[in-house]
Amino acid sequence: MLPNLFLERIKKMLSSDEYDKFLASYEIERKHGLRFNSLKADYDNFKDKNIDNIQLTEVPWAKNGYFYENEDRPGKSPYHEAGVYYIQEPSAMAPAAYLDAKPGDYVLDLCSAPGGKSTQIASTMNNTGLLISNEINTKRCKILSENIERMGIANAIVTNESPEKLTKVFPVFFDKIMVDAPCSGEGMFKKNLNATDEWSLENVQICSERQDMILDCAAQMLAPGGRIVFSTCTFAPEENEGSIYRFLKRHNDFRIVDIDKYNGMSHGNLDYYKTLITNSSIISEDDYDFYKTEIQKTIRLWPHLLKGEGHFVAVLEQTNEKLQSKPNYQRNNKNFGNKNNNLESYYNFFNDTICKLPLDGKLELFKDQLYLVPNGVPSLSGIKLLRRGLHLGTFLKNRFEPSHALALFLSSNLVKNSYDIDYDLAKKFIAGETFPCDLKKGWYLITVNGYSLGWGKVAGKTMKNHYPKGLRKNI
Ligand SMILES: C[S@@+](CC[C@H](N)C(=O)[O-])C[C@H]1O[C@@H](n2cnc3c(N)ncnc32)[C@H](O)[C@@H]1O
Repeated sequence: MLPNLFLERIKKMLSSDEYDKFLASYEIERKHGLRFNSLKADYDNFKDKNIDNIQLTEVPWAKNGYFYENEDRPGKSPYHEAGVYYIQEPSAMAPAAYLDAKPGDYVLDLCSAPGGKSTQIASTMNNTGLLISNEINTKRCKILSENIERMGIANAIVTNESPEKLTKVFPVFFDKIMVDAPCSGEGMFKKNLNATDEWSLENVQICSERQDMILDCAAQMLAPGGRIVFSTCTFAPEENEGSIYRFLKRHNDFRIVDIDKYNGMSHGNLDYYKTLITNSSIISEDDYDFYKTEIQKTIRLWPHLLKGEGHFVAVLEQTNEKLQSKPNYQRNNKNFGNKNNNLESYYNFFNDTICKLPLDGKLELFKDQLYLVPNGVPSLSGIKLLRRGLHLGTFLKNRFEPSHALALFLSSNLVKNSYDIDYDLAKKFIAGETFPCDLKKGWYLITVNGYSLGWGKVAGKTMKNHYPKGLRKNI
């Protein structure tokens, strides 16, 4: 049951005809989507390997985004475990598309678990530049880190911090910042009816205040001329047009970018906020006149107007020219972590197994774990880190054990030995099975129809399974 107060508020925002269509959208099955991970695959490359015959149609607003049908189960496929695609609600694909991250950019995803936006951002950076994917909630941060690994992302550092703490480390630093803010989640009601139990007007208010704080932190970390994309999956104007209105009032060195809208998208509306805020004095007539047209540059994705569950997106651009000439503005190239020590067993593994690693970065050892850390990272001492770039592997007693993350980053053209298995054998591999094979001993990159899936090691006449025990499952 949708909360009455929620429905009353929507009624005040929409015409009666639109309100009826909005209500009717709850009677229709929710829309499902997946996004190909362009670090590994795209539709053209996938279509001949579509063993489960998933029905795919393009999502207009997101490159590599596709709708799939309700009866399809792309999450239960070896391709999912190989990071060929990420399952993502279609309207949630819009914000990162508008962030428009480019190779070489420095990007922060401030509220990033479970990783839909981060993995989308990374896919356009081509493993160059730097992506900091941050999540405040430790449990969710672990899921984020696993998704970064699954998608074969090498240029991401995963942090588990509050936005305030990050501002101390990254002042005036990022070209682009994604703020996919914690919100009252009204767009999730269809997916998860329990979310309606947590909904209240007080929570809308709490979320909007938290968004003010998070946006202020983002502003402090943005480099001159940089871009912030703010998004929510709620309809509450206090958390959408309201958050942007209040932000612009506090930061007159920002403007809203007038972005192209796709068919079915509508513009944000300051009237929604003006109508629903309890204290009408919050917006003066002068402010209303000034900001009304500006706020129309934001975007609303309504579930009754397009194939998606609902989102809000605003693209903000920093316009402070004085900041541009700030003399001490720089990105520090200093290393963090311990100095490298004996890497011999890593180099032995590398020479035996890998042809090339087409990545920039520095080898850094943290206890017995070896990472390739992207360049340009300032000192991160005191910051909680779950992933420090590409995890290469672990030093054991007399040998180096390559990581699952390295396997998922690599492809068969980058390694000396790979072993391609079919879809059914891949399911068994993911469940932890070994299989017979008559090959020379050593590490093999296991691929499923060409997509890297994990490590196998030949010993005797068996391909030993090095798929991580914690990820093994029956699919
Ligand atoms: C909408 S979700 C992010 C979804 C994610 N961007 C994606 O695409 O998969 C918002 C996230 O913000 C986190 N969060 C909650 N409170 C926060 C705070 N005070 N500062 C930053 N993030 C917070 C939540 O734990 C949640 O994971």
